Amino acid sequence: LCIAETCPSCSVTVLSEQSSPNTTSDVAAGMLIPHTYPGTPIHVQKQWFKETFAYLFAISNSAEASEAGIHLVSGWQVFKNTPKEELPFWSDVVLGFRPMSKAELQKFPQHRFGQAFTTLKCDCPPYLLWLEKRLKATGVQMYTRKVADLWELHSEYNVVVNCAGIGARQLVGDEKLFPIRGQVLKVHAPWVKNFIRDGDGLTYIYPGIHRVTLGGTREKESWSLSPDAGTTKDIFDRCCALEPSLRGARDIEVKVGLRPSRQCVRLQREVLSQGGVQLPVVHNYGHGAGGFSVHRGTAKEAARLVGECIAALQGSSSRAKL
Ligand SMILES: Cc1cc2nc3c(=O)[nH]c(=O)nc-3n(C[C@H](O)[C@H](O)[C@H](O)COP(=O)(O)OP(=O)(O)OC[C@H]3O[C@@H](n4cnc5c(N)ncnc54)[C@H](O)[C@@H]3O)c2cc1C
Ligand SMILES: O=C(O)CCC(=O)C(=O)O
Repeated sequence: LCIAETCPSCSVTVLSEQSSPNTTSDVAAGMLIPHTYPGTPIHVQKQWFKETFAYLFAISNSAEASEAGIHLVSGWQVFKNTPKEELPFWSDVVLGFRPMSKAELQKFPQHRFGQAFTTLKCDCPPYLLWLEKRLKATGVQMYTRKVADLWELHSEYNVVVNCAGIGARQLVGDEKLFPIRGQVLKVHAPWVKNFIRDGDGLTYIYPGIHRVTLGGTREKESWSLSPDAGTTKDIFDRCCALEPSLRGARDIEVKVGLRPSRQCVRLQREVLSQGGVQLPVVHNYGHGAGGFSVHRGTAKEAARLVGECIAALQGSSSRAKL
């Protein structure tokens, strides 16, 4: 969508093996709480987060908000012990970030420190369906197709953008990309209005417009997409310890996704070359546990790189004509 918007003369086609509701993005809670990528400078990650926050904030403040599934949500991140870093790098991007008061902390007798703030949440699938609708309105073609090798695309397209998530491990043989399995529950508990996140990042309660997401797990190198019943009970008990009213939650749905994890997002241009033929590629995958938090910022950079590929192609065709 970002490419179609920034380069209206491009004709864009989306090829995907799976689409909503069968992608990792459909499993996510969709909260804007960044995860740190150790291999990317903090100021770059902060810029990605800021751009994403500003983009979604504008949607949340428009008539589109409910259809797009974007809303502001306030709540608390609580810690059993005071963290080393009391001010995360994103504290001045979210709204109203402040330490919790003693009175607020009384809600969490097991925790000694906490941060209160307001952030944004994307509800999925609605947000993905809204993006799809906008893609179609811009004239983008969408096809269901598994790509086995990027080279199969060279005769049909001038530039290929690789946003394959965990699928990039096989598609481009990236061994630095690995899954971190996450199991979550989506429940009906409309009385839960505030988010609660344990600072260890394992247990969280994220209310959406229709369902509340309860999490979670982080299982490195596990490729299993099957829900585990013992894990479901464990997640539910952990969440009830933070928010006892969840014992009354109904319609528990269990979801599993594989976070496409890497030291850093792979956001770069590459020119593939075979038998004198070149294929410009822009990679944009490896967003790990924070894909929603930085999606617009990384998409903008990917679109800029596509612009560079087009300029290079135009340069080489005019040189060829000379
Ligand atoms: C349990 C859980 C909770 C999460 N919660 C949050 C959260 O609250 N906030 C947050 O910021 N992030 C969260 N995340 C992380 C987030 O979900 C991911 O970072 C994000 O979804 C990755 O998006 P993606 O588009 O790269 O991958 P995907 O959503 O997996 O999309 C990849 C697409 O590429 C297609 N594809 C792959 N290989 C091929 C191929 N060879 N040929 C054709 N198509 C292919 C797939 O079919 C799919 O359509 C969570 C993740 C999990 C698992
Ligand atoms: O970490 C969080 O709190 C948001 C959820 C998430 O990003 C995850 O489970 O990967």
